Amino acid sequence: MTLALGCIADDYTGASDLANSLAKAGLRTVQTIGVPDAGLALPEIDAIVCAFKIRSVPAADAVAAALQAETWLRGQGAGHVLYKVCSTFDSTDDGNIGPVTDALRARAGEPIAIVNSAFPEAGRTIYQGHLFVGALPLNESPLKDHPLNPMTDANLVRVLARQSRSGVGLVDRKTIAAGAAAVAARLAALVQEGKGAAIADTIEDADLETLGRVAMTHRVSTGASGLGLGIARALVASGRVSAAATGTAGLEVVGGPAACLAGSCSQATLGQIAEAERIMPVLRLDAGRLVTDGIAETDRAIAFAAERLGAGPVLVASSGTPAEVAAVQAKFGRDAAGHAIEAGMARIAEALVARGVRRLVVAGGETSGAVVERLAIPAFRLGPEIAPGVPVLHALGIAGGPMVLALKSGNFGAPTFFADALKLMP
Ligand SMILES: Nc1ncnc2c1ncn2[C@@H]1O[C@H](COP(=O)(O)OP(=O)(O)O)[C@@H](O)[C@H]1O
Ligand SMILES: O=C(O)[C@@H](O)C(=O)COP(=O)(O)O
Repeated sequence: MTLALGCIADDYTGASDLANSLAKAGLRTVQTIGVPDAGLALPEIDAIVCAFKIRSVPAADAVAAALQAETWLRGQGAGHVLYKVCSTFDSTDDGNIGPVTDALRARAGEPIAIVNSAFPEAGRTIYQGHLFVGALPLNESPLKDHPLNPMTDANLVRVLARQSRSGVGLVDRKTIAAGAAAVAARLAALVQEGKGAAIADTIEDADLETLGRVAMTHRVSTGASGLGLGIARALVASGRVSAAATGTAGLEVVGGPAACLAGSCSQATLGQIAEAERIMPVLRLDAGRLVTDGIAETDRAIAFAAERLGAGPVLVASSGTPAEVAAVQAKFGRDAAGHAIEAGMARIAEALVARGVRRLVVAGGETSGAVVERLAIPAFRLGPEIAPGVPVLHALGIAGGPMVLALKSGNFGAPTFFADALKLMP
């Protein structure tokens, strides 16, 4: 196997979002959980996305995981390594986008890395270095209330500089509109100024195609699935990947009981849970009790689901409004609350799978990470797209017959997301 592109994703929903964009662009893509065991049989592919749960861990741990993956990906032939971060740049001033980008760039011996989290299809654009979520600057968007990484500054040059050892510059829209040569010249000028990272503006996919062409002349870059799309299109245009390839599988029937779990507290997910209440039984967990008495609260959820699974899908949600999240965090601490709730959701998932669930929808990046780790699924191949950034995933390398999952980024999907997903997971 010789890879055209190796990717390291900082969370699991982000990984499936990127894998979806690469597959749609024609790259035969597999998503693995971490670096796969040597024994895992992989089909002939153009791109691998190694998924990690390193968005909100200490920076040194994120760097170590990313460097281990980089070594493995280069060993598989990857000439370019993309570090996949969130399109809303979820991170804190302690990391991890800056430290990991610095480390990958140093390892690759590159003077500068493009950093671009735009994803126009999902409403994430960047202008003069400022990230917009739809019509709102990042700091006015619902991301200001994220439970783990509240984003309070829309200026990505500033945000990245606070968490990097490298100086950070800007490649503005005018330069990008002037084409790949102009971008390359701007990067060279930034290197002369002592910068090691460049936030790149992006308004539309054409900007990403230009950035993708330039990124391919470097060994490393950092971005969301929009930059992945730009790189994938550049690979196809250059003939390094056959455009005839089809990246995704069609609809496959798995059958059996289906369940949904939501740990995301994003505005989008809260709306999707409310909508799901119209079509399936929904249990709202007591988040505080998940922290203080996790076994009892998760047993309650397991019993609730077990009684109803025979009649149709069910949804179990820990999700709360910003005020509810703030109350739980004030009582137990942000990280302790997050970890305990994630562990509870993972325990519920494990119990439901033991009761025959082979179709599972999970909302929330950290939540999905906890669930997939507990289920010990080593890899996924891509199925149809449910919503921009959210594909159906077919588990690879597990016992017990076929299983499909959807791992939804908190912010993605229409209000009818849970029904939309289950329709494509028959
Ligand atoms: N009611 C709640 N109160 C506090 N934290 C919560 C609650 N429900 C879930 N969480 C935590 O909030 C975090 C949500 O993150 P994540 O799953 O990545 O969602 P998103 O995709 O929206 O970022 C997780 O750590 C989760 O355990
Ligand atoms: O790039 C994105 O927005 C997503 O792929 C992503 O990373 C989402 O993260 P969560 O919202 O934490 O699921």
